[in-house]
Amino acid sequence: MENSTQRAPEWSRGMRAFARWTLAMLRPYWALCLLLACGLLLQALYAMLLPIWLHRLFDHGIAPRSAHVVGQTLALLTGGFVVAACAGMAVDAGVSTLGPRAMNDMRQRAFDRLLSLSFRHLGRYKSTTLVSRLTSDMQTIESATVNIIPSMAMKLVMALGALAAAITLDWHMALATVLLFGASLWAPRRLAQYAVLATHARKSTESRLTAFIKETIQMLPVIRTLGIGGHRREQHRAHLQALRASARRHYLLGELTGRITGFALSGAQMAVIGLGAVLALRGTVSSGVVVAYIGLLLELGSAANGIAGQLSGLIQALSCWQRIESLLQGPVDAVAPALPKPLGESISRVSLNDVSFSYAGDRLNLQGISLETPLPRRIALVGPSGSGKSTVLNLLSRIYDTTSGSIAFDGIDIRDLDPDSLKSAIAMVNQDNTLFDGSIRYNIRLGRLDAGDSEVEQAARAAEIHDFIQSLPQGYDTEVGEGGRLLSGGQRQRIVIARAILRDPQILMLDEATASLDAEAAAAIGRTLARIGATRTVLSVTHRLASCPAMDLICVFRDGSLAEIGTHDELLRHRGTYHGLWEKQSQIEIAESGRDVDITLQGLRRIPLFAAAQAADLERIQRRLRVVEVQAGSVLIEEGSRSGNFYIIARGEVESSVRTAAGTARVMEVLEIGDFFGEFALLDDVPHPTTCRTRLPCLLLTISRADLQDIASLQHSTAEQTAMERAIAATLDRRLDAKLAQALESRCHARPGPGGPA
Ligand SMILES: Nc1ncnc2c1ncn2[C@@H]1O[C@H](COP(=O)(O)OP(=O)(O)OP(=O)(O)O)[C@@H](O)[C@H]1O
Repeated sequence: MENSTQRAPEWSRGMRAFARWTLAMLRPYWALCLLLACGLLLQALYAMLLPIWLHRLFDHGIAPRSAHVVGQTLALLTGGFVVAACAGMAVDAGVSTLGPRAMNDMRQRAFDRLLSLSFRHLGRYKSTTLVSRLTSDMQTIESATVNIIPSMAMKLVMALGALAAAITLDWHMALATVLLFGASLWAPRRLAQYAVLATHARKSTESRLTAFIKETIQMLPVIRTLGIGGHRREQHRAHLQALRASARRHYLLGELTGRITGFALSGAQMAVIGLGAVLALRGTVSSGVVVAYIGLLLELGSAANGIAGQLSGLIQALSCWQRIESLLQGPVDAVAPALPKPLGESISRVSLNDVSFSYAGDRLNLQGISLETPLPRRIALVGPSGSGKSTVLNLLSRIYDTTSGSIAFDGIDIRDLDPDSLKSAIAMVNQDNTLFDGSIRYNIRLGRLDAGDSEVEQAARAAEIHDFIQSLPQGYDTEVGEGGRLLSGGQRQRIVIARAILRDPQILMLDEATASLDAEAAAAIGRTLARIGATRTVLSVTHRLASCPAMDLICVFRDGSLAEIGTHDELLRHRGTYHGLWEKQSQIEIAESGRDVDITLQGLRRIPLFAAAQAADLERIQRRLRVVEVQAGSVLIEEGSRSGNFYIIARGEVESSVRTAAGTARVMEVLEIGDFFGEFALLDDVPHPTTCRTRLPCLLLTISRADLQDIASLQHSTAEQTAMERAIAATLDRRLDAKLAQALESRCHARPGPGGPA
């Protein structure tokens, strides 16, 4: 209740703003609006004259039996009806021309704005919400502009006309009409407010259901792989229940409001007719006046009912408009400067001066990054997941602006640069190789819209995809399907690379460009990218350090800061984060084919579990390790399971998560190249504490529990098992929260080995 009363003034303020917006939207079409207003006025005039003519027909024509007056009045009635009908049709034609035109202006403005809105602002909305703002919300406003507003305006003018006629017929009855009709419309106003709130609630429930269905369609392969169809079905049922409840309330309150208003208006009509009858009996008014009044009351009743009935539609349009406005009024990132400076033909220097950045404004995702380097150079950005590498690329390409500090190319702040010249100097290839719906040619040409067909083909040749395209029956005109689903991941990525090559960028940004591909495609595309990058500045975000020794500069990020910077040799000498990562990864070698993987004995010894193993046993482990390739999203170990393999990551990422009390998964750690998991395979009767799921396509070295337990120095005598549990606990201590590791520690203490508990 409080809610609805608080909202009332908001509505009236909003309604005034909506009216101002509607007028502004109609301004370019003022001539058409003028014609519409004339049409409406003619209809209102007819509504006003009708009862007066009826009164004349009865009192001055039929009663005194004057054929002349009857004939004249009937002619007036017919003529008036024809004029009003023609005006009505003209209004309909005008509105159906004006509404869609004005709405298309609004749609275009909204779309233009969407293209430049800040990602930070857009990130607050779900994609389904954004789509519904620009489609179904627009549709609601269009239907209000085409149907509701003109019809309400007409009803209002006709009601005012009828009221004016009422006053000229008899002021007593006119006063009674105003009071009673006013009261009838005022009485159910609270109910109407609830009805409107129920409409809002229903819309929200509907948009949640739409988002859920869209997510289900997108995630269908994952849902089937995980076998969680039943779970999703239950969630869908819950959404439907919520929808049923909100729809019931919406219909009930809407119908009730209409019905109560209808009853009240009918009562008011009866009361005024009753008053007219009494006045006629007393001789105060003629029977002609009463007859005229009956027509007039029917007119007024239908107008008032119509206005009341359409009010909820208008308020719904208002709420849609407010939602669209709050989306479009958001900030714009990378605003073009007033006097943009062009970027030189060859950029010779880039500098980041104490750059900090926050996506959401609550915490800094990058802080105090300072760096200056001549170009062209090949620069690697490395560091753990979430350390800020991609964010640096986002800032350099001005997808976002820095929160503080500045970035400059050749000493010019990128905020002062011409955004177009900056964009054309940069091309980005990242993991996402989703294509636009259209032909292969169209997708490549998006790199430079004025490129000719031969340039498109040249770029495809450089991206090593030309032969494949030529082998297709439709060649470059082959449609790629929604998102490019008719092509493989590797083919899509090569098209994205061809698009980047077509730009001939001074700076090529590679953000884990091959991470989402299978091992073989990744290796082949990696070679193509190395060739393309050899002649220009390359900024490459990578988790695999194998390419780093060939780089001119390596920037190591940690927790949003630039932790180390230097060449491969310098960083190894420094023995810091990079050295640690290199130590972890350099023991694992992926063959050029991308499929075969080797790990050195030293690499195995690095794993705490095997630290104490004898050399011969390490060799046996090495021999028994198998290479497996796993797609993104595969569950390798389920929380609570008591079996499973031991894995070492050669490529890709694996997340380790635990189920929370609420049933959701909490990610404990992201495991990267050189990391390992599945240690619990070695322990008896200990359920695995986490679920391990691949985040990216992975290449893994794996050994089974049976194979591991078969190996002499890992065989579990009580003492050895205890030692192993300690080693595992030490690893877990690093990975999981203290609680879990403590539980394991207490197991070790409870089982005394020969040396007693440590
Ligand atoms: N669009 C976004 N909105 C909010 N936070 C974000 C967004 N993108 C990244 N972040 C956060 O910013 C931080 C840095 O992310 P960034 O993607 O730059 O890391 P990264 O080092 O490239 O990681 P990865 O190697 O996993 O790609 C992370 O904490 C991440 O959660």
